[in-house]
Amino acid sequence: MGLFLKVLIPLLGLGLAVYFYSGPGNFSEEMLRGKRVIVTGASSGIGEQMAYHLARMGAHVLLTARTEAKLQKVVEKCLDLGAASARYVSGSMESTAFAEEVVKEAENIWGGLDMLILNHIGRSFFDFFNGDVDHVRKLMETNFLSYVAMTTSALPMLKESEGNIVVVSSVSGKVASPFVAPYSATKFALEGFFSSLRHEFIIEKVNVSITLCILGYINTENAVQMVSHIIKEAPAPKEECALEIIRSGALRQRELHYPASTVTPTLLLRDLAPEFLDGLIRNNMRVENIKRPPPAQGSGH
Ligand SMILES: NC(=O)C1=CN([C@@H]2O[C@H](COP(=O)(O)OP(=O)(O)OC[C@H]3O[C@@H](n4cnc5c(N)ncnc54)[C@H](OP(=O)(O)O)[C@@H]3O)[C@@H](O)[C@H]2O)C=CC1
Ligand SMILES: CC(C)CCC[C@@H](C)[C@H]1CC[C@H]2[C@@H]3C(=O)C=C4C[C@@H](O)CC[C@]4(C)[C@H]3CC[C@]12C
Repeated sequence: MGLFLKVLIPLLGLGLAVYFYSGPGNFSEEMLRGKRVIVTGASSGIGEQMAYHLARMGAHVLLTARTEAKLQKVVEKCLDLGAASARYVSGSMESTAFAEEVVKEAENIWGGLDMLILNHIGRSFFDFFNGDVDHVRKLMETNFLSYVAMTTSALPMLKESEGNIVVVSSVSGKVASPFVAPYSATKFALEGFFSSLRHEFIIEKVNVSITLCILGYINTENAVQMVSHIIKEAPAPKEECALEIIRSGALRQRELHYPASTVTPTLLLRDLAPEFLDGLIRNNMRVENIKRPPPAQGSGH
């Protein structure tokens, strides 16, 4: 098992990485100059890093998240880095009305849109599922429905510009792991919806690309804080991850696997040897570090 993880998986990954990275045409940062881009979940983590890359490339950025103070700082830094323009709208993606409002704002300020980067996620937990159905519904609204709502509102503008939709998903949207049941469900939903939409775009000759980004463990503050005591694997860097997402969107790739060396082999094993993969996933975790609630006292049963 150890040898498999350390040698075979990276080797297989390397070969497949070459295949997946050689998308149509070459990427140049010039491709983003003057482009009008919405980035959701841009106040921290990967979204914040994407905003900085886009700014450096000379794009117009419209950033969104809930925390206004953080967005203000990110916008300031984007202007320093050379963004063609940088603004924010703050609010919660729990409501599809807010999701639509963000797209309206892009229409008002730019009169069009080139790239829609859907990246935000609502707060969840890394633990046994506790039966909280309302949490699952809320997370579905934040992580999935708002993506659908923004795509729907932005589609007329994206058709006009022959632009890009970039959906940030996860290995957890392709393969299940323990302790992320609600989160995983929202990410699986994204794949179903956006892959169906991609077919329809082809049938109707709509020239808008859809890129699904399948990310492994990334070193954002929130992720590291939540899982570093449980996941044995080292996280990949958020800066490089953010650049790869922008690149894959601009190149109109169908999927991004990042880091490819672990994500691509994981996805291959999913269909070839699912039980073996499940074992590897559980082996990659220090399950004993999940805090179980103490058994209920004096309930009388
Ligand atoms: N980090 C990782 O290991 C992995 C991450 N991913 C994916 O990458 C993407 C980014 O993750 P990461 O950078 O780690 O996440 P972060 O937790 O760092 O950032 C999440 C962003 O979403 C915003 N947000 C949170 N709740 C809401 C809400 N209700 N409405 C609107 N915005 C909200 C946050 O800002 P605010 O709180 O101000 O609203 C923040 O800007 C996600 O789609 C995630 O699923 C995939 C695989 C692994
Ligand atoms: C065999 C391995 C290569 C594959 C297993 C990879 C697993 C363990 C990786 C793949 C995707 C990862 C999660 C993710 O997508 C996003 C988040 C949100 C963040 O706020 C908290 C951390 C969390 C739950 C990550 C936890 C670790 C996950 C499950």
